Amino acid sequence: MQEIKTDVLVIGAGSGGLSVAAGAVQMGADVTLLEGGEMGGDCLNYGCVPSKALIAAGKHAHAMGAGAPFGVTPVAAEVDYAAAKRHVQATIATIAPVDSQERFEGLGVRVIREFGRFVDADTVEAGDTRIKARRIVLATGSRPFVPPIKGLDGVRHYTNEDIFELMEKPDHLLVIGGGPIGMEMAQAHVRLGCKVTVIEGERAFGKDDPEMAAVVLERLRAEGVEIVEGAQAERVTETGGRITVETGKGAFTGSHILVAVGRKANVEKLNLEAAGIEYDRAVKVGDDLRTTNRRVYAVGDVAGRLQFTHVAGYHGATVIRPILFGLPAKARQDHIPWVTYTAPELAQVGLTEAEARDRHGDKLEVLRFPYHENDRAIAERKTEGLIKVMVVKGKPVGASIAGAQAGELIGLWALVIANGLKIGAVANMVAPYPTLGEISKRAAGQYYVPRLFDSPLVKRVVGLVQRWGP
Ligand SMILES: Cc1cc2nc3c(=O)[nH]c(=O)nc-3n(C[C@H](O)[C@H](O)[C@H](O)COP(=O)(O)OP(=O)(O)OC[C@H]3O[C@@H](n4cnc5c(N)ncnc54)[C@H](O)[C@@H]3O)c2cc1C
Ligand SMILES: NC(=O)c1ccc[n+]([C@@H]2O[C@H](COP(=O)([O-])OP(=O)(O)OC[C@H]3O[C@@H](n4cnc5c(N)ncnc54)[C@H](O)[C@@H]3O)[C@@H](O)[C@H]2O)c1
Repeated sequence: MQEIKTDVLVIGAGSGGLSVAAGAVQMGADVTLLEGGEMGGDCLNYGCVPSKALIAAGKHAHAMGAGAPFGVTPVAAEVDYAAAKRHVQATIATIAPVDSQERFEGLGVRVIREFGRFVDADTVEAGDTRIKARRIVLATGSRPFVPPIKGLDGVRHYTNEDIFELMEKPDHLLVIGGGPIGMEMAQAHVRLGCKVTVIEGERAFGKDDPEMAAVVLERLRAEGVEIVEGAQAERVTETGGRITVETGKGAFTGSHILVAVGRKANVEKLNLEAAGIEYDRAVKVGDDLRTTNRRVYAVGDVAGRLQFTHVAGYHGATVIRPILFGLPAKARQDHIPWVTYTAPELAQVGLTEAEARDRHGDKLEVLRFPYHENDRAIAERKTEGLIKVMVVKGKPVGASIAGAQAGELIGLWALVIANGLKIGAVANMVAPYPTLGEISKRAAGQYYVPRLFDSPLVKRVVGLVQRWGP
């Protein structure tokens, strides 16, 4: 067994681990990185990147049939599903060098392609190497949770780990779970010419504001996605190549099944007990992302907070401070945006309206502006949707957007909330015309409508100035 000592040992080369490794090595630490699977982790190989690439293929197919209002004769797209999947693989291959072993070795990181396992509080074994580290970062991510639904084990089912490798076009895709994975995949597949049924046990887009979710659900249904809510999948059977999912709301039959009902943290291989690291459904951490072993931090999906690539990256940047400089650092949650990349998109940062109402009661003001009053949206016929901004004492505490480019538009509100800016900062901004971005300024402007246009005091002052002013 080879023995090495290192300053920082990072376990897992996904979005979180790579951020820590790249930052730490470039600031002078000796860094060792373990990866038992693919460099780049979930996001690159089985998550964000392939899903967005497949969504892009679906968008092209959809556009071919949607030109009539613009005077462009619609045509039924002929979809080569396998070619769409080759586009997915090509996208991964194009981005992969950024996350590759070669790039990280080039930066000076020692990369070991093995799974890591604790032997004591500061020692980890990976293959035939034993690594003693001053600080350790767990960045082992998560994998699909496959629930114990009766019969599911015996039926070929897909998850995000293998759906992107499926080359034969599903005739009828049954999706269990109406969260972001299920809904993004549902729309991509219906646009690529598959029948799609989403079976959701509670409410689709359950983590988002229901009013905003309704905008997207209406469009998905209009495009042909069958969405059954309040239908917990209870039993799965297969006869003659047809798969049936039984629920309290009836049985649904299709050709393929995708399970997208949430995630399970990757902790099993780590032997966390040997290092005194407590976990339940994820590794237990405080806001400083430290585990119950003070030498060890956890970042990204395995830390059990919001599970997004940008969160894993933010966690990575957060732990660099204490690890390299001994400075305190805390990870916030209140300024983290998230986006579901359906069409239209669904985006959120900070509190939803219901959360803000719970927390701030009557102090809450909700500013709204609809897409159908935005000139660019009208020109592009993308008028469905709205923005809502939750404001308390002049400060935005949350923003929700359902509509075209919501994911791009939410960035402004992420900046505002992260920096505690007032609503006036957005109202004072001059937005270029005609852009969808004007909806943010118009929503901010709503804050001043009652204060300026409905105020007897303002009217009186204006009257006096007009009468007596020079
Ligand atoms: C279908 C899908 C679409 C998504 N789309 C988006 C999106 O659009 N935007 C977004 O922000 N997020 C998206 N996500 C979420 C995003 O992929 C994750 O939040 C992100 O990948 C988490 O990064 P991570 O570094 O925590 O873990 P991961 O990326 O999962 O990386 C963990 C790595 O650790 C390795 N590992 C595990 N155990 C060990 C061990 N013991 N030793 C060594 N290595 C180990 C694994 O092999 C893996 O490579 C999506 C997820 C899915 C499934
Ligand atoms: N665009 C993005 O940023 C993006 C995209 C995909 C995934 N992700 C990340 O991955 C995470 C996991 O996504 P997800 O969609 O798998 O999980 P999720 O937890 O968000 O949604 C799963 C859904 O499945 C339902 N469900 C659970 N058991 C069921 C059953 N037996 N029958 C029917 N429905 C059932 C739940 O009610 C829930 O609505 C997300 O929370 C997010 O953090 C992000």
